[in-house]
Amino acid sequence: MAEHDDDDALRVAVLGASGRMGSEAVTAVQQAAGMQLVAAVGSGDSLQQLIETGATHMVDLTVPDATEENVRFAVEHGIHAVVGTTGWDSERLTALEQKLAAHSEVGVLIAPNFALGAVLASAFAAKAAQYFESAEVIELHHPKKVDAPSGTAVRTAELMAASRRAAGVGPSPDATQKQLDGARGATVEDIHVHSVRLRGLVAHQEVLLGSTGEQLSIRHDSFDRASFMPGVLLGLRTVAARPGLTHGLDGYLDLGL
Ligand SMILES: NC(=O)C1=CN([C@@H]2O[C@H](COP(=O)(O)OP(=O)(O)OC[C@H]3O[C@@H](n4cnc5c(N)ncnc54)[C@H](O)[C@@H]3O)[C@@H](O)[C@H]2O)C=CC1
Ligand SMILES: O=C(O)C1=N[C@H](C(=O)O)C[C@H](O)C1
Repeated sequence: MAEHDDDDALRVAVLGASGRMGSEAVTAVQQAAGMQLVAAVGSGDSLQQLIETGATHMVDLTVPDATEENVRFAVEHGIHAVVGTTGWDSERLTALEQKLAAHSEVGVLIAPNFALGAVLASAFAAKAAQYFESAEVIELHHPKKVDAPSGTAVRTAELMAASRRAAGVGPSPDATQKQLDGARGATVEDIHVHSVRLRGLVAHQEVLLGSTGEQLSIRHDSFDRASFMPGVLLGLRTVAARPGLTHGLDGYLDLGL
């Protein structure tokens, strides 16, 4: 699997290696300086491969049903984990933190989005949300996506809600009394989140903020999965130096917001 041996290189296993993101990550790791791809793990493959190949790091780009078990395995075997898979709700995050407490040398990054622009857009939206009466999120993705809303939209809405709560801002005004089920989208802590699935799209999000007489839109577009790879590599290069759980790639960036 490894094209060359380098004693100091990170030994990386990619889980979900045949998927849309996993296959990009395989190539990115193979081309990255200071990294060796030691395992490309697909559905049905044994996680023992990680042990047998001496993986020091893993990237999880699988499915929400598999990711928790994959990360638990990594942590128990001292393997640092960079996780892009969705489905990490607060219950799963709490259980992971408890698991990590017994493996204090291991780092795990749960990153709802690896694209720098998306991370910035979420941070800007969180900052801005406290200054507007109304706040809603629209996420737009390719039609093969299995979860809705996107992990990024959930995280963005959570950050916006926290910022509004801290500033004492109430729920967005809304006089709706009668609606078709779903017409106002899902709600994440009082923030309405709308999901579009459209052939031709990759991953897009628009945060709408409104007050009387004005609107601020904060939009990010990933037109290609290549946009996620610098974040995956940054995660791999940083995770061992950040033991414990980091939620969001912004935890590895100095955004100063
Ligand atoms: N954090 C980020 O920046 C991004 C995250 N994602 C998320 O990454 C995940 C994967 O997305 P895609 O690549 O589009 O999906 P995909 O469906 O193309 O790929 C998932 C792959 O995982 C495999 N798989 C399922 N269970 C497995 C297991 N137990 N072990 C190993 N492989 C397993 C599947 O066979 C499939 O090949 C999704 O949760 C998606 O939301 C996607 C894009 C960016
Ligand atoms: O499934 C995808 O494609 C994506 N998933 C992540 C999410 O749910 O937020 C990240 C990005 O939006 C692409």
